[in-house]
Amino acid sequence: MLVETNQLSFSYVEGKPFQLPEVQLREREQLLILGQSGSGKTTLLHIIGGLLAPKAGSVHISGQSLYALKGAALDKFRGQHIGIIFQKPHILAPLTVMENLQMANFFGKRDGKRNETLLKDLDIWHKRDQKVTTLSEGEAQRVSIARALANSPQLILADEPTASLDDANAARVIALLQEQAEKHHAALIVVTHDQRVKQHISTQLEVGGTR
Ligand SMILES: Nc1ncnc2c1ncn2[C@@H]1O[C@H](COP(=O)(O)OP(=O)(O)OP(=O)(O)O)[C@@H](O)[C@H]1O
Repeated sequence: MLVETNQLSFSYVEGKPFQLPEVQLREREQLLILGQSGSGKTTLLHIIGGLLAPKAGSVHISGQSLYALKGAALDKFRGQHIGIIFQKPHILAPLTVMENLQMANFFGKRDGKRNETLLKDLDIWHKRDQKVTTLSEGEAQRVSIARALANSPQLILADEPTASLDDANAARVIALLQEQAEKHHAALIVVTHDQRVKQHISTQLEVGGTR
């Protein structure tokens, strides 16, 4: 099993604790996590991604208990095994497109030999020396995807990747994520409230049980 969670719960300091559903994912599988706004989708994705320690429960990635790792060891594990596409792009504005990928390579201690192919596949190779502030929203999002894939992760996590896109671009971005995951033998988890994504990823999990 690539991802295995067990009895996860979380509480923000001010809020009530909430339980999160079990996630089990094999190598190369794709999973869609659905749920209304505020149901805990981003929280669950951040816990699986090693960014937010749960209050109780565990996450195993390829048999490694994620939160048994601390500090630099957790950062390195995350950098090497997990690629995250955030809801709000976290690309670094003062850097160029290529430098954003090299930064990911640096933190994951990887050589970046895939960077050129990735930028070509995502049709932003010609923008590699431009600062990300000069890019369109769609281009910046493709940089986020390229950066998430730059260290050949086994697991790709995408948070609301289609939220601000029209139908044609939403379909394109989902297809791109699926293609890249398949090409690089990675598993993919997409979190969304966007019903349009349902038709593309057949294995689905509901957070919050409100629907
Ligand atoms: N930093 C925080 N401090 C306090 N409460 C928070 C914080 N972040 C999220 N919450 C609360 O925790 C709950 C789950 O939030 P989360 O962001 O995981 O939901 P979501 O399903 O991803 O929502 P959306 O689709 O709107 O992004 C919500 O009730 C939210 O208000």
